[in-house]
Formats: sequence, C-alpha cells, structure tokens
Amino acid sequence: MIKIEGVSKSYGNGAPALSNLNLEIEEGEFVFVVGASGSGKSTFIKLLLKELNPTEGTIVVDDVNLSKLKSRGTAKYRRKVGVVFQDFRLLQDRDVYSNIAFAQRVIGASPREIKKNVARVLSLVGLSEKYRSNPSELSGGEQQRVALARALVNKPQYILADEPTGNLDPENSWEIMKLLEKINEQGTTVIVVTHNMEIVKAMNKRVITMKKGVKVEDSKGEEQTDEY
Ligand SMILES: Nc1ncnc2c1ncn2[C@@H]1O[C@H](COP(=O)(O)OP(=O)(O)OP(=O)(O)O)[C@@H](O)[C@H]1O
Repeated sequence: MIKIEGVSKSYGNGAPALSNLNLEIEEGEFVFVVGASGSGKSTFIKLLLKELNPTEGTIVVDDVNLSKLKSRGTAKYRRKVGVVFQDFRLLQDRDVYSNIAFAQRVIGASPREIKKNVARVLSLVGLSEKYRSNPSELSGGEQQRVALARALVNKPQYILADEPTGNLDPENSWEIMKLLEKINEQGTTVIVVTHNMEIVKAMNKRVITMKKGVKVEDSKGEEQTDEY
C-alpha cells in the first residue's frame, strides 16, 4: 500500500511542483494520474521511484518511509517497482531477449531463472517470436511491449507508467493499456500517468487529476467530471 501524506516538492524556483498531496493507493488498484503539462505528474512518479525526496511530508510504501531509505534499502525498494516511460528506453545495441534478461542479471537471477522468466514475460506481451530482434527492427508499439516485459520480469508489486502511450498511435495505445489492465488483474498495482483522456474515460478506473501541483479530483471512473 502507498500512503502519501502532506507531500510537497519544490525545485527551488517559484511555485512548488507538488503541494500538500494526500492520497492512498491500495494493493491491486489501477490508478490514472492526469493533468495539464507542468501539473506535477512526472514529479509524482519520480518521488515514488525515490529519484527525488519530498521537500515536506512522507511517502510510505508497504510500511517503509522512502525518505528514510539509504542506498541498499533504496535498491531493494526499487525491485518492487517496474517502470515504463514514454520513450521506451531500450538498449539499442542489444536484442529483445538481452534487454529483458539484463534486468534479471542486475538482481542476480540464475541463467535458468532468466531463461524461464524472459520467456514468461515475452509470452505475456505477445512477442515470443521477436526475441532475437533489435529494438530498431520493431514498431513503436512492439518496443513499448518489450519495455513492459522488462518492467515485469522481476515480478514487481507495482508498475509505474509515465505517459506509456505518448509515442503510440491509437491502436497501439489501446494494446498497451489492455496489457496494463491484464497485468493489474493478475495482482500488480498499476499507476499510469497519461494525457490520453479518451482511454482514461473508456477504462473506467480511479482517476487522480492534478492541477498546478494540487490534487483537484480523485474519483472512480464514471463519477469523473472534469476534463482538467
Ligand atoms: N528538475 C526540475 N527543476 C526545476 N523545475 C522543475 C524540474 N522538473 C519539473 N519542474 C517544474 O515542476 C513543475 C511540474 O513538472 P512535472 O514535470 O512534474 O509536470 P508534468 O505534469 O509531468 O508535466 P508534463 O505533462 O509536461 O510531463 C513544472 O512547473 C516544471 O517546470
């Protein structure tokens, strides 16, 4: 469970990027975070990844206060969190298999585990046949599915996706969202930052709306009123 209490983040130049944010995300939830450019969405993701620390307030994940973590604790915490970005961030000089296996090697998985787990996630995202391809040989949608497979290979409890469909056409965007939904149905908590209001409306999930660093709405699917 994620508990965010009184969190503000200032970069030291003008208005805070986040102001007094309070929210809880339960195990197994699917949450969209929406809001105009500059409303604090990426800052929110960076705080959850502990790439940044709050200026004020606390973020507690599964009873651990992120601000208290030192480097070893941070590394352990990050294993619970899979991340997907708008620009895929795949290693261009390695094939699909190696891109995903790399994440397993970092945590010291055995060659047998690596083989089994890479096959599992490639099958989940429907790319078993492409394991020897290089990212440059794949479509944007396929590259994002590889990035998702890489995020999932260490069996994270949480998936954070920052604009995962920002570079994709509508069809591929839907495919990625449906995959995220499937992953969520299998038990992973999923948090998705997006500008794609058409998808947000159609998916009928919890939606947190940010405006100038402030949470202005937190509603479940159909209750949602504003476009932002
Ligand atoms: N490294 C930084 N240094 C200074 N200010 C920053 C930094 N990162 C973000 N900001 C500021 O913090 C505010 C929130 O930015 P943030 O990137 O979190 O918004 P966002 O909602 O993710 O925007 P977008 O949809 O454009 O990605 C903005 O005013 C931005 O200019």
